[in-house]
Amino acid sequence: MKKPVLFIVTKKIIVYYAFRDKLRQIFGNDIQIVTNHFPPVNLNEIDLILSSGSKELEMEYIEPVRHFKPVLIANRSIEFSKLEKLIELPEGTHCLLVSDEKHMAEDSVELLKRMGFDQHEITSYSPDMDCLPSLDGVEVAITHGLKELVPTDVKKIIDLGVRSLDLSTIIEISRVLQLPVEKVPLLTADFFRNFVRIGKKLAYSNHNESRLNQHLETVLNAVHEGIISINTQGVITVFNEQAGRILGVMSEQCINRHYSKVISEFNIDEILESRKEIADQIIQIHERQLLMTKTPIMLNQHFIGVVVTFQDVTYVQRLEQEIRRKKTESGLTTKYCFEDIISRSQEMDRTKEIAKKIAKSDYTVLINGESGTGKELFAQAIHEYSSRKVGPFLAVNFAGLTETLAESELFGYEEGAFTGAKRGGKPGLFELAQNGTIFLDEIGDAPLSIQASLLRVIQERQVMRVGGNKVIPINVRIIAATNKDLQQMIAIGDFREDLFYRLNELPLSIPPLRERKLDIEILFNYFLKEKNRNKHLTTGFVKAMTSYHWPGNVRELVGVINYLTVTVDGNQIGVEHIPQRIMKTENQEHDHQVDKIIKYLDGLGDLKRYMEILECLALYKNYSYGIGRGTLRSNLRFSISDGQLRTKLEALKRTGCVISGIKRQGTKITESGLAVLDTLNSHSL
Ligand SMILES: Nc1ncnc2c1ncn2[C@@H]1O[C@H](COP(=O)(O)OP(=O)(O)OP(=O)(O)O)[C@@H](O)[C@H]1O
Repeated sequence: MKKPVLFIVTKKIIVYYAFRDKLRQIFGNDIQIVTNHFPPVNLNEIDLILSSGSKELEMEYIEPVRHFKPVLIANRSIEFSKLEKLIELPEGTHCLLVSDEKHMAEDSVELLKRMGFDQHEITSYSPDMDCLPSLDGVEVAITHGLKELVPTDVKKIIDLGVRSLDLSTIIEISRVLQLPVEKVPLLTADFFRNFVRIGKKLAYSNHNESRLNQHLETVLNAVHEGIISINTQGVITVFNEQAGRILGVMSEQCINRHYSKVISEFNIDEILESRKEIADQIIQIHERQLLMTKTPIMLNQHFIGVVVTFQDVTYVQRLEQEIRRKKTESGLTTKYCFEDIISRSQEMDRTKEIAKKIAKSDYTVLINGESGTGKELFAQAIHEYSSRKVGPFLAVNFAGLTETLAESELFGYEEGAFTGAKRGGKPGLFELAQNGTIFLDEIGDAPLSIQASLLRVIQERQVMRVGGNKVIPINVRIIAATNKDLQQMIAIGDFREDLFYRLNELPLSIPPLRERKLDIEILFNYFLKEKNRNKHLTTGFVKAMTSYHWPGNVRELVGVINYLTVTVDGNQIGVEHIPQRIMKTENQEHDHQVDKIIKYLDGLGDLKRYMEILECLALYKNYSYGIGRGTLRSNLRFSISDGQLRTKLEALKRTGCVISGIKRQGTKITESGLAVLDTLNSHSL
């Protein structure tokens, strides 16, 4: 069987080695690893790209394949065992954090500050900075394996070692490449052991004890594992926030209490007696599975207590089942595929053909079409036809979604992010759609602030939960849909232009039912059959329904069928059965619509020119792919530049008088366009 191929892109080869070693430790030889450091790399063969996040390499390696191959930006962990060197520095030491890229240096400064090293003055430094910081007063350089970049003036260097991959990235790799995750806990165990080692050193060092404890507390609370320390009397001395979260208790209520009152299930007696480490035990507490390591603490050969580190691995263990369950139970699977899109018209055949091509790429799609034309149906069919079909499909509708609701729905939230936030937080739709597709329906209704967040997610391919500080890499295909004219919304400042271009990488336009009249009869027959009604449609009925303008498109048609199945007794459906509402509005509305278009075109000036363009297009109305602008220009009786013609065609497209395909297909007049032309002719301009 072919092994999945991972392409690791890093700027420095030592970072590649650090990533590779960690991955070998977890996945052994189940995975083939290639890198930019050892060319050639066959880009067609790779299954996933793992990037260290270097902006410099992005253009060269990531951009060309971004839309065809999934990309993960590595989240990097920090080596706890190396941190003690930092703690030993006197307060207020001026440090320089040296990295090979500006944003990486800034990231590392930020991380160290978050971990509580904020009593030092830490300045970021990288050779690619436009303006290098002054080295006055700098005493120490801190680096992650890049000593050679430290300016020679700085004599003392603390090398924290190359930052390797963190757990979330490793889990993500196993998900995308469908590798077994059972070895992941080993990594966690390693991490715990290092943590315990540094914890011990910090807690019992002879240095300024209160400062160290303060540090320890910050570090303890910054990790995602539960950590509990118990002294020889069985009294809990350390109980970090995460331990409280996992066990559902308040940390403050546990400290200074005997462990048997709080964590009797942990079986601490055993280790208090044996004084031997018990590593990687899986224990079940309530509904959760915990992976636990209990380590005796020895100081100068004296036994002084036990440190228990644990993590909720229910998530890791049930990952696969969980996704499958979610997919089937909460409607994350798609109901429709291309075969379910009923049509007979050339317009729809063309649209389906384009959509199938779209499905085979990974670009973002923007579906445009009137309400009820089947935009969601197409989105589902594209997902089903794509390589992501095994992944989830999630839909979110922005109509009527408030700003706060939209934010927490899309990005999720952490526990305590706001009043009423669910215990344990909640993953957002982007997280749940991992490796699948997210459908952003009625995107034109998204509030501007959400548009900004969406743009960020699309560009950075990562999300952060509301109230959280962890960046979650995402691999999700985005399909957006709208029935609004987004370009007009951009003009009045209601829609972000940059977001529009990001979404509109592959535009797909679904023609309204009135422009594919051939589909009307077949849709009637299809839905009647689906409802087990074997009824015959008279020619008169079909004719009337074909000339109706269907403002609500297929959804409206389904409504008419529901009405007919209830009201018609016999086997035949005729004109007399057509709902009054439709009979009455048909002619009036149609005229009204045509008048509206004419008024609009008149408002733009040059109505005569528009009429001539329509006349010319009408000559080619039977050409299935329409005609190109060049042909059109040479057939017009007035001279017009290509740019001006394009603007005029855009306006005609907005009114529904013409349609044009993507790529090289030309422009074609629609039924509405012909009706407008008819009316204009009868007004004999
Ligand atoms: N070609 C088709 N064949 C079969 N069913 C269709 C077709 N087009 C639309 N439908 C049905 O019509 C209804 C409306 O479709 P859908 O929800 O996909 O439209 P939409 O364009 O997303 O609407 P809105 O803009 O209001 O969200 C659904 O019940 C869908 O199954």
